[in-house]
Amino acid sequence: MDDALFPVPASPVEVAPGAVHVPGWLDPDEQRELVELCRTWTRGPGGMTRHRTRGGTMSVAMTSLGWYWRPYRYCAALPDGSPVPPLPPVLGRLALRGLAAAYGAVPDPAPDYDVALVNFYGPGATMGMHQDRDERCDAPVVSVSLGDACVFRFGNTATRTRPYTDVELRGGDLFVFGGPSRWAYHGVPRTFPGTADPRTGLRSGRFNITVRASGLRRG
Ligand SMILES: O=C(O)CCC(=O)C(=O)O
Ligand SMILES: [Fe+2]
Repeated sequence: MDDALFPVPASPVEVAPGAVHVPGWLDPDEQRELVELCRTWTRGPGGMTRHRTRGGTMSVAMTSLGWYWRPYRYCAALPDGSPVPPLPPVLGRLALRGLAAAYGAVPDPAPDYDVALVNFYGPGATMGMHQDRDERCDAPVVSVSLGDACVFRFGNTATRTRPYTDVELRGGDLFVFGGPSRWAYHGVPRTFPGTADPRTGLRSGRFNITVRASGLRRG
């Protein structure tokens, strides 16, 4: 069935306690706007970097917003020494909307989302199992996917191996992990090149935006 003619309302699926997948969260227009913003951000002062980590050079190219992430900490300055501009407000709003969609409500007080990592996956790019643990705050991580579909592997807080659940994330999907799942291992073992919806302006590749609360204070 053509889902452009019969839009399926997004309904949340709990993958693990506190980890919620909302398929089809953003419509193609919103996805296109975010794709354009991602392109602008990746051309910005922080650029796009394939960081060198303990596991080798990442196949994913990354831009950070709000704080500059490099393995394994957040920095208030870019590599050239200039201060990192604050998180674009559109991403703070997106994150709170994501919490409402995933959990049915925004906690009070709302988390102070101040950092986002924008990842680009070209053909063959993957991300190994890891925890998002450079934050000093247990606010949920809000993840939005654009472009090609992928396998998102969502595991447990104790090991980078089983038990885990493989979820297919497509462009426009939301995934939020907080509460008991906030420190769970997760990764992207593969993407499906050529599956992006051309209406979103991304013909190949996958962007993923994760919005986080660093729990850090600026200078
Ligand atoms: O690309 C994804 O869906 C996950 C990205 C991720 O885990 C991260 O940026 O820490
Ligand atoms: Fe992560």
